Amino acid sequence: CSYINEPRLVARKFLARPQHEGVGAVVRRSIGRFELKYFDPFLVLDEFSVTAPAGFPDHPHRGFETVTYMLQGAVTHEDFEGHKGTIEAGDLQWMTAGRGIVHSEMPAAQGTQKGLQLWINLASKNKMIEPRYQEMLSKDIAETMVDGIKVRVIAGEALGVKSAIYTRTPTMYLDFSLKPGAHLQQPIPKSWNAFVYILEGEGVFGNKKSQPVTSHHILLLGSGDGLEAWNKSPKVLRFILVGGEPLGEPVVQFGPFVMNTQEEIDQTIDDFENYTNGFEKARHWRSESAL
Ligand SMILES: Nc1ccc(F)c(C(=O)c2c[nH]c3ncc(Cl)cc23)c1F
Ligand SMILES: [Fe+3]
Repeated sequence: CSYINEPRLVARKFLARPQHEGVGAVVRRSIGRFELKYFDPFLVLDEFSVTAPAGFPDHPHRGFETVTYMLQGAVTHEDFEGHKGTIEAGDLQWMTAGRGIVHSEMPAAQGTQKGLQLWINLASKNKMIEPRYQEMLSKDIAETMVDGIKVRVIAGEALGVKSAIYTRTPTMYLDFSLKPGAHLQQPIPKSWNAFVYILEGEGVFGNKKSQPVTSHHILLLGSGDGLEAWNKSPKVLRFILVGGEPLGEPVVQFGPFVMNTQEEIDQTIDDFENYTNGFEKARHWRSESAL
């Protein structure tokens, strides 16, 4: 008997199409596009593809978190505090920008670097906290295999395995690979918003009679206490299941600044231009990658 009492059905489906971002980089933006500006608490989901010398040179963030999960190649990030690191395929960087970060994110290998970047909003009480990083190497990410289902637990818990990542905005972020014929039942807290983003292959989600969905599609899930998914194809199905507790607060966004009121955005722009309230070190810092 299934322990999902009220399976979530697919409420909306979008194909994420390539668009330009950064300097010469390409992203397939699903959350954050015109038709899906905000899916509380998520602001952006980018499936990025970048080949040197293109990249994401020096830019700021305030008021939210960025979660970068590498799928292929490597990206070096360096920030105005002197933090520098490289994440390779399978590695994760969970960056809490809080009151302010200025950093660059550039290709660190030959060829095309691919990955996902998710932007998670912070509650107003957390928007001005000190920045912090949680970085995990691929080998340290909790992973297990059950009945033809492999899961890498980026955040939250699945198939009896828990992530070590602390999620200030309560979030689950699960990377599933289903072998042909596998059937997944994954609980999701009823009050959370949740979506699926397909990376490889094709899968059936929600209603087992519905049409298979292919890569680069995002599926917004309706209400319920969990997700059911089936791989009825002869190839591996890989997708991420992401869920988060809605914040229910106003969102005022100006590019990489996300606050709750226009006044706070005006103040943020002033802070960034005058190097105050957390942007002090932006005055003299330039990344090594700055051309
Ligand atoms: N112009 C602009 C403005 C603000 C940004 F945050 C960015 C930016 O850095 C990214 C936006 N999508 C991303 N996907 C992956 C990676 Cl590694 C970086 C980004 C950017 F490019
Ligand atoms: Fe960034």
